[in-house]
Amino acid sequence: MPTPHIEVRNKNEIAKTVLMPGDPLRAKFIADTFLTDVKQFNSVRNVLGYTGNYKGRRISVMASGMGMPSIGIYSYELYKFYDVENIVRIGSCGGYTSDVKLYDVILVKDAWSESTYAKVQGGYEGNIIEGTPELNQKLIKAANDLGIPIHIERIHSSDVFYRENPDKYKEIYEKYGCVAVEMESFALFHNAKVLGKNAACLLTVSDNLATKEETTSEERQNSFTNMMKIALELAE
Ligand SMILES: O=P(O)(O)O[C@H]1O[C@H](CO)[C@@H](O)[C@H]1O
Ligand SMILES: O=c1cc[nH]c(=O)[nH]1
Repeated sequence: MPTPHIEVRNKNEIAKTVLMPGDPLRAKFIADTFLTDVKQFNSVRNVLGYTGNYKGRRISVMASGMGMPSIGIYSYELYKFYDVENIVRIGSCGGYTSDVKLYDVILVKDAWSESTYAKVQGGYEGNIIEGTPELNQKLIKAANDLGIPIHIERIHSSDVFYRENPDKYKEIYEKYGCVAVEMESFALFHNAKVLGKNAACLLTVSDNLATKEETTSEERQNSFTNMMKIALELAE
Protein backbone atom coordinates (compact mmCIF):
# COMPACT_ATOMS: atom_id res chain seq x y z
CA MET A 1 0.00 0.00 0.00
CA PRO A 2 1.17 3.54 -0.71
CA THR A 3 2.63 5.64 2.09
CA PRO A 4 1.97 9.39 2.46
CA HIS A 5 5.06 10.32 0.43
CA ILE A 6 5.65 7.35 -1.92
CA GLU A 7 2.88 6.24 -4.29
CA VAL A 8 3.90 2.59 -4.77
CA ARG A 9 1.26 -0.17 -4.45
CA ASN A 10 3.56 -3.14 -5.01
CA LYS A 11 6.77 -2.90 -3.01
CA ASN A 12 8.56 -5.08 -5.58
CA GLU A 13 8.67 -1.95 -7.75
CA ILE A 14 11.51 -0.72 -5.53
CA ALA A 15 14.88 -2.56 -5.45
CA LYS A 16 16.56 -3.63 -2.18
CA THR A 17 19.23 -0.97 -2.76
CA VAL A 18 18.28 2.66 -3.31
CA LEU A 19 20.67 5.47 -4.28
CA MET A 20 19.49 8.72 -2.78
CA PRO A 21 20.59 12.14 -4.04
CA GLY A 22 19.02 15.23 -2.49
CA ASP A 23 18.05 16.67 -5.86
CA PRO A 24 15.16 15.04 -7.81
CA LEU A 25 16.78 16.08 -11.09
CA ARG A 26 19.99 14.29 -10.07
CA ALA A 27 17.84 11.17 -9.58
CA LYS A 28 16.41 11.68 -13.09
CA PHE A 29 19.89 12.28 -14.51
CA ILE A 30 21.11 8.97 -13.04
CA ALA A 31 18.10 7.07 -14.40
CA ASP A 32 18.43 8.68 -17.86
CA THR A 33 22.22 8.31 -18.08
CA PHE A 34 23.04 4.99 -16.43
CA LEU A 35 19.95 2.75 -16.17
CA THR A 36 18.13 0.58 -18.70
CA ASP A 37 14.55 -0.75 -18.52
CA VAL A 38 13.67 2.19 -16.28
CA LYS A 39 10.31 2.48 -14.54
CA GLN A 40 9.41 5.60 -12.57
CA PHE A 41 7.80 4.63 -9.26
CA ASN A 42 7.34 7.97 -7.53
CA SER A 43 6.44 11.54 -8.36
CA VAL A 44 4.68 12.64 -5.15
CA ARG A 45 5.85 16.22 -4.45
CA ASN A 46 8.14 15.81 -7.50
CA VAL A 47 10.44 13.64 -5.38
CA LEU A 48 11.27 11.43 -8.34
CA GLY A 49 12.02 7.72 -7.91
CA TYR A 50 13.08 5.17 -10.54
CA THR A 51 13.98 1.49 -10.72
CA GLY A 52 16.09 0.06 -13.53
CA ASN A 53 19.09 -2.09 -14.41
CA TYR A 54 22.75 -1.16 -14.22
CA LYS A 55 25.02 -3.61 -16.06
CA GLY A 56 22.06 -6.01 -15.95
CA ARG A 57 21.60 -5.70 -12.17
CA ARG A 58 18.63 -4.07 -10.43
CA ILE A 59 18.82 -0.83 -8.47
CA SER A 60 16.56 2.11 -7.56
CA VAL A 61 17.29 5.80 -7.31
CA MET A 62 15.08 8.27 -5.48
CA ALA A 63 15.56 11.83 -4.25
CA SER A 64 15.59 12.70 -0.53
CA GLY A 65 14.94 16.44 -0.74
CA MET A 66 17.11 18.72 1.41
CA GLY A 67 17.76 18.38 5.13
CA MET A 68 17.27 15.81 7.87
CA PRO A 69 13.47 16.08 8.25
CA SER A 70 13.10 15.33 4.54
CA ILE A 71 15.52 12.38 4.27
CA GLY A 72 14.13 11.23 7.62
CA ILE A 73 10.69 10.76 6.04
CA TYR A 74 11.80 9.13 2.77
CA SER A 75 14.39 6.77 4.22
CA TYR A 76 11.99 5.69 7.00
CA GLU A 77 9.22 4.86 4.51
CA LEU A 78 11.62 3.01 2.19
CA TYR A 79 13.14 0.91 5.00
CA LYS A 80 10.01 0.26 7.03
CA PHE A 81 7.23 -0.09 4.46
CA TYR A 82 8.96 -1.06 1.18
CA ASP A 83 11.53 -3.59 2.50
CA VAL A 84 14.53 -1.59 1.28
CA GLU A 85 17.74 -2.92 2.86
CA ASN A 86 20.42 -0.48 1.68
CA ILE A 87 20.31 3.27 1.10
CA VAL A 88 23.35 5.08 -0.27
CA ARG A 89 23.08 8.84 -0.14
CA ILE A 90 24.95 10.48 -3.04
CA GLY A 91 25.16 14.16 -2.26
CA SER A 92 27.10 17.37 -2.64
CA CYS A 93 29.09 18.89 0.22
CA GLY A 94 31.05 21.99 1.13
CA GLY A 95 34.71 21.42 2.04
CA TYR A 96 35.94 22.71 5.43
CA THR A 97 39.63 22.35 4.48
CA SER A 98 41.75 22.83 1.37
CA ASP A 99 42.67 19.11 1.72
CA VAL A 100 39.41 18.29 -0.09
CA LYS A 101 39.23 19.76 -3.61
CA LEU A 102 36.27 20.48 -5.88
CA TYR A 103 34.95 17.21 -7.39
CA ASP A 104 36.80 15.03 -4.83
CA VAL A 105 34.68 12.12 -3.54
CA ILE A 106 34.29 11.51 0.19
CA LEU A 107 32.98 8.27 1.70
CA VAL A 108 31.45 9.28 5.04
CA LYS A 109 32.96 7.17 7.83
CA ASP A 110 30.73 8.89 10.37
CA ALA A 111 28.66 12.05 10.67
CA TRP A 112 28.95 14.54 13.53
CA SER A 113 25.90 16.71 14.12
CA GLU A 114 24.39 19.16 16.58
CA SER A 115 20.96 18.20 15.19
CA THR A 116 18.22 16.92 17.52
CA TYR A 117 16.95 14.51 14.84
CA ALA A 118 18.23 11.29 16.44
CA LYS A 119 17.25 12.35 19.94
CA VAL A 120 13.72 13.31 18.94
CA GLN A 121 13.23 10.30 16.65
CA GLY A 122 14.55 7.60 18.95
CA GLY A 123 16.13 9.00 22.11
CA TYR A 124 19.74 8.76 20.88
CA GLU A 125 21.75 11.36 22.80
CA GLY A 126 25.07 11.13 20.91
CA ASN A 127 26.47 13.51 18.30
CA ILE A 128 28.20 10.98 16.05
CA ILE A 129 26.66 8.15 14.01
CA GLU A 130 28.61 5.93 11.62
CA GLY A 131 27.59 4.50 8.27
CA THR A 132 27.24 0.71 7.96
CA PRO A 133 30.79 -0.72 7.81
CA GLU A 134 29.86 -3.64 5.49
CA LEU A 135 28.29 -1.25 2.98
CA ASN A 136 31.32 1.04 3.22
CA GLN A 137 33.63 -1.92 2.46
CA LYS A 138 31.66 -2.66 -0.71
CA LEU A 139 31.89 0.99 -1.79
CA ILE A 140 35.64 1.08 -1.08
CA LYS A 141 36.12 -2.03 -3.23
CA ALA A 142 34.01 -0.54 -6.02
CA ALA A 143 36.03 2.70 -5.94
CA ASN A 144 39.30 0.75 -6.02
CA ASP A 145 38.12 -1.44 -8.91
CA LEU A 146 37.08 1.69 -10.85
CA GLY A 147 40.34 3.49 -10.02
CA ILE A 148 38.47 6.42 -8.45
CA PRO A 149 40.28 7.90 -5.43
CA ILE A 150 38.13 8.57 -2.33
CA HIS A 151 38.64 10.25 1.02
CA ILE A 152 37.22 8.27 3.98
CA GLU A 153 36.39 10.89 6.58
CA ARG A 154 34.08 12.31 9.23
CA ILE A 155 31.74 15.02 7.97
CA HIS A 156 29.41 17.57 9.55
CA SER A 157 25.68 16.95 9.02
CA SER A 158 24.07 20.35 9.53
CA ASP A 159 20.51 21.61 9.89
CA VAL A 160 21.60 25.02 8.64
CA PHE A 161 22.89 26.03 5.20
CA TYR A 162 23.14 29.80 5.82
CA ARG A 163 24.76 30.64 9.18
CA GLU A 164 24.96 34.12 10.65
CA ASN A 165 28.57 33.28 11.57
CA PRO A 166 30.03 31.84 8.35
CA ASP A 167 33.41 31.22 10.04
CA LYS A 168 31.94 28.67 12.48
CA TYR A 169 33.16 25.89 10.15
CA LYS A 170 36.74 26.46 11.33
CA GLU A 171 35.82 25.46 14.89
CA ILE A 172 33.83 22.40 13.72
CA TYR A 173 36.78 21.28 11.58
CA GLU A 174 39.34 21.75 14.37
CA LYS A 175 37.27 20.45 17.30
CA TYR A 176 35.44 17.54 15.71
CA GLY A 177 37.56 16.68 12.66
CA CYS A 178 34.79 17.20 10.08
CA VAL A 179 36.34 17.81 6.64
CA ALA A 180 33.09 18.87 4.92
CA VAL A 181 29.43 19.73 5.49
CA GLU A 182 26.16 18.34 4.13
CA MET A 183 22.66 18.11 5.57
CA GLU A 184 21.28 14.54 5.63
CA SER A 185 23.60 11.67 6.55
CA PHE A 186 23.19 11.87 10.36
CA ALA A 187 19.42 11.28 10.03
CA LEU A 188 19.86 8.57 7.39
CA PHE A 189 22.42 6.70 9.51
CA HIS A 190 20.15 6.98 12.56
CA ASN A 191 17.10 5.60 10.73
CA ALA A 192 19.16 2.69 9.41
CA LYS A 193 20.35 1.88 12.93
CA VAL A 194 16.93 1.95 14.61
CA LEU A 195 15.37 -0.13 11.82
CA GLY A 196 18.22 -2.68 11.53
CA LYS A 197 19.06 -1.62 7.94
CA ASN A 198 22.19 -0.45 6.09
CA ALA A 199 23.17 3.09 5.09
CA ALA A 200 26.17 4.79 3.52
CA CYS A 201 26.95 8.20 2.12
CA LEU A 202 29.17 9.29 -0.76
CA LEU A 203 29.67 13.01 -1.28
CA THR A 204 31.22 15.13 -4.02
CA VAL A 205 32.81 18.42 -3.02
CA SER A 206 30.72 21.14 -4.72
CA ASP A 207 32.26 24.14 -2.97
CA ASN A 208 34.87 24.89 -0.37
CA LEU A 209 34.36 27.25 2.55
CA ALA A 210 38.11 27.54 3.12
CA THR A 211 39.19 28.29 -0.46
CA LYS A 212 35.87 29.92 -1.56
CA GLU A 213 35.82 27.83 -4.77
CA GLU A 214 32.43 26.62 -6.02
CA THR A 215 30.64 24.75 -8.81
CA THR A 216 27.44 25.84 -10.57
CA SER A 217 23.97 24.40 -9.83
CA GLU A 218 24.02 22.73 -13.25
CA GLU A 219 27.31 20.99 -12.41
CA ARG A 220 25.83 19.89 -9.05
CA GLN A 221 22.91 18.32 -10.91
CA ASN A 222 24.76 16.61 -13.75
CA SER A 223 28.53 16.33 -13.28
CA PHE A 224 29.12 14.37 -10.11
CA THR A 225 29.40 11.10 -12.01
CA ASN A 226 32.31 9.46 -10.14
CA MET A 227 30.33 8.98 -6.93
CA MET A 228 27.35 7.78 -9.00
CA LYS A 229 29.48 5.12 -10.74
CA ILE A 230 30.85 3.88 -7.40
CA ALA A 231 27.38 3.67 -5.82
CA LEU A 232 25.83 2.01 -8.89
CA GLU A 233 28.19 -0.93 -8.43
CA LEU A 234 25.96 -1.97 -5.49
CA ALA A 235 23.22 -2.99 -7.99
CA GLU A 236 22.17 -6.62 -7.41
O1 LIG B 1 23.33 17.81 -3.20
P1 LIG B 1 22.45 17.30 -2.10
O2 LIG B 1 22.37 15.82 -2.11
O3 LIG B 1 21.09 17.95 -2.06
O4 LIG B 1 23.20 17.67 -0.73
C1 LIG B 1 23.57 18.97 -0.29
O5 LIG B 1 23.01 20.02 -1.04
C2 LIG B 1 21.91 20.63 -0.36
C3 LIG B 1 22.24 22.06 -0.06
O6 LIG B 1 22.52 22.76 -1.21
C4 LIG B 1 21.70 19.81 0.90
O7 LIG B 1 20.75 18.82 0.65
C5 LIG B 1 23.09 19.24 1.12
O8 LIG B 1 23.17 18.10 1.93
O1 LIG C 1 25.24 21.42 2.81
C1 LIG C 1 26.03 21.85 1.98
C2 LIG C 1 26.18 21.24 0.70
C3 LIG C 1 27.06 21.77 -0.19
N1 LIG C 1 27.77 22.86 0.16
C4 LIG C 1 27.64 23.44 1.37
O2 LIG C 1 28.31 24.44 1.64
N2 LIG C 1 26.77 22.93 2.24
